[in-house]
Amino acid sequence: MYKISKQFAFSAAHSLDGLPGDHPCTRLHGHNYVVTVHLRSKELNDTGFVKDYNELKVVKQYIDEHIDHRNLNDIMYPLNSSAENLARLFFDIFKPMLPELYAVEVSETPKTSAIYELDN
Ligand SMILES: Nc1nc2c(c(=O)[nH]1)N=C([C@H](O)[C@H](O)COP(=O)(O)OP(=O)(O)OP(=O)(O)O)CN2
Ligand SMILES: [Zn+2]
Repeated sequence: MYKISKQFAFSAAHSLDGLPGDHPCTRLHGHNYVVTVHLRSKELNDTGFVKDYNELKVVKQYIDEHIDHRNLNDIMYPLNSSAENLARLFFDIFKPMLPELYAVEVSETPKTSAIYELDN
């Protein structure tokens, strides 16, 4: 199996529901998010690629148009704007455009990340 990945960055605001009232993440705050899309294929194309990184610009276009510099709570309601839910949301959005997609990772900070990936 061959695997590739590419990272995309955006900035957004959010607050989290369902946490204790004194939890800092209940307050509106922002992150410089990094999204990593992971693709795989058993075979390479004639160029020796799983997929041309350039073709992943659909991810950048979507993020720039719909996600960057927005409040994620507005976009994700009624889901909580956790990194886990965001990774699943991105997976469901990008999978039809990128059939080789098998995982999406979302980092809110350099120290944290959440991954949604296929079972197999
Ligand atoms: N499993 C999850 N836990 C948390 C999420 C999440 O999406 N999934 N999100 C948050 C907050 O949005 C935010 O990311 C705060 O994270 P945390 O690492 O606790 O914040 P700090 O950078 O302030 O932590 P340091 O310990 O100072 O590094 C919370 N949890
Ligand atoms: Zn946060």
